[in-house]
This record gives sequence, structure tokens and C-alpha cells, in this order.
Amino acid sequence: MSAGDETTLADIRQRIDSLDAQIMALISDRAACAQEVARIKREADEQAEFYRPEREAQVLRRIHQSNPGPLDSEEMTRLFREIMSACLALEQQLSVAFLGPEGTFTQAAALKHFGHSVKTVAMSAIDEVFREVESGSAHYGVVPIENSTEGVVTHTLDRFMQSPLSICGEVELRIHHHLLSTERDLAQVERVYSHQQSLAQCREWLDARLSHVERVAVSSNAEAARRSAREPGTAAIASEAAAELYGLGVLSANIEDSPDNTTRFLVIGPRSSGPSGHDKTTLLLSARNRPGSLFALLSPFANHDVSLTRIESRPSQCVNWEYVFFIDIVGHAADPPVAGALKELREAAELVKVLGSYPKAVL
Ligand SMILES: O=C(O)C(=O)C[C@]1(C(=O)O)C=C[C@@H](O)C=C1
Repeated sequence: MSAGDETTLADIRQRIDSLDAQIMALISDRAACAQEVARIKREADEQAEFYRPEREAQVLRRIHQSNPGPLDSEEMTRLFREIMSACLALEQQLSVAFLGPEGTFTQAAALKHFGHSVKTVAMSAIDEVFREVESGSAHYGVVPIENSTEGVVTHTLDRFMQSPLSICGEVELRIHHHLLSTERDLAQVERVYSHQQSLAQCREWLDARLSHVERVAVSSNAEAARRSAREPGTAAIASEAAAELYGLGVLSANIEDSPDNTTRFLVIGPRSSGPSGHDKTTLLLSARNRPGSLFALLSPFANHDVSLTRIESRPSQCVNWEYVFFIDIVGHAADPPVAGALKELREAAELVKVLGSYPKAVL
């Protein structure tokens, strides 16, 4: 390196130091604004809601769209996600219950959505996540709802039938599965633990590489990692986070059969979100038991030009062979086309429950 290069490097580093000082001052100004917002919210209402999913989605969308580069837009949005998470923590320390144990994809989804300044609390079942939020012990909860290869998580759908909670957000997470073990060689693995959905998502890889090995389904991927860490001769299919947490090595990375394996999670809380401009609404419907009833449930959406993105049917849990429908539509319940469709639907359906309107996932 020549003397000229040294000066240039030193110059650039000086500029970086000065920019860091400016960034810090700006972040501190932003944090002071959040404190001021909190004061105004508290003065207006003792039960003030500090977390505002619609505002967060708008902020993150603006950052995503206006990023000038060279940083990738996803990267820039993630940085702002963390800044806003720290600002919200100054207003209120949020607790978020998730389907645990520590190291599950659901925890990764919770942190992706809320940032790292919230307190995440591990629950051992989907039902417990709902109960923790229903009782007010946690402010919000995160539960899995569907996977792009394995389909819907029926436990979560069924739990909404009896819950007063609303959906206030969604999170999409690309799922990468790794084979984790304390062993150093595939030949030493005699048993593989994982959640049944993950075993299914890696079926082809397991058939090709570990066809002779016993597959054992356990309650979560993180539980699989925890067990494998204590049992020589075993491996777990789980995330990188679980590998770190339970001290396992990665024997084989990205073993999922479908390269764009994605899981969608829902954020549940005491109320749904305000309109953000790009929203979704989830409905629970049941039809009167007569010919043409499904058509009657769907036609109000067509009449009001509202798009359906998903429809699932589940046994009603009240009467044998009667079904309820979970429907996702584009738009917020307060948007005029959706409000019009809902009004018409209430005249046609036995039951119309708006499970929540919430911003479409940004990250
Ligand atoms: O705008 C608000 O209501 C705020 O509280 C500020 C802020 C932010 O940091 O931008 C923080 C938390 C909310 O969830 C949304 C936005």
C-alpha cells in the first residue's frame, strides 16, 4: 500500500466517523420524537395503544420504496425495523408470546416483525400463545398459519373459532432447514428428529441421503435440536438459530425440497390494525345449510370487486358435517368496497366474524 492510499483510507474513515456521529444524533432525535408521541398518546387515553402496526407498515414501505442504494432495500428496511423497534421500546416494553421453545421459526418471525427490542416469551403450544394474550400476560402473540408446501396449520385456524383476539399483522419467512448434529459424518446418524411439517418439507432429501434412518416427529424443530444435542448418533432438522442455541454443527445446509419454502405467521392481539393503504382482512364465515349457500357466501365479494386470496374450510366443531370457512380478502374492513361486501354478506351468511384487518407483510 502506498503513502497516498494510506491518506485516502484515513480520509474515508474520518468521514465515516463524522457520518456515524450524525446518524447517532439523528437516531437520538427520532427517539425523542417517539417519547413525545408516547406523552401525547398517554394524555389522550390512559389505555393508550403504543404499538401501531399500520403506521409501522407505512414507515417501512416508504423506506423500501425510496432507498437510493447501494444498500439493498431489504437490508435498509431491516435497519429501520430495528430503529423503530428501539423507539417503540422507549414508549412501552412489549412482550410477545410465540410458539417455542427458543430458536423456533416462530420466534424468528416474531423478531422479524417486531424487531429485537421486544421481549419474546416462549410457549409450548399454539393454544398457550392464544391464552397468554387473551389473559393479558403478553401484549401480542405470533403463531404459524400456513406453509407454501405443507398447507394450513389447522390448530391455529380452529383456535380462532373460540378466541376474542384479532389478527393485527402477518409475517412471511423464507424457511431454510439444516441437518444439525454433534456428529461430524452423515454415516453416524441413526435417527433424525424434527417437527412433522419439517420432516415432510425435507422428505425427498431424506429419502435420497438418509433412507435407512429412523424419522421421529417431535413438537418443534427447536425441541428436536435440544434432544439431538443430548443424544449421540442423532440429528435434528432445524434452523441456524437453533444450531447456535443448542451447540450443534451444520452437517448439511438448506436441505428443504422446495427452494422457495415460505411460512406465513399471524400476529394476534386485542384489536386489529387501522388502515395502512395496503391491507388484508381475514373472515370466519358459515353458511346456512341449503343449496347454493357457498355461492351466496362468495358472491358479495364479486359484487363489490373484492379479491379473495385464500379460502379454507374446517369442521364447525358444533354440528357434525357442518363447515366454517376462513377467507382472506384484499383490503381493510373500513375500505368502502370491503365494507359494502361485508354488509351484503351479513344478510346472506349464518355467521360473519371479522378476525382482523392488518397491513400486508412489508419485509
Ligand atoms: O407514530 C407513532 O404512533 C409512534 O409511536 C412512533 C413509532 C415510530 O418509531 O415511528 C413507534 C411505534 C409505533 O408502533 C409506530 C411508530
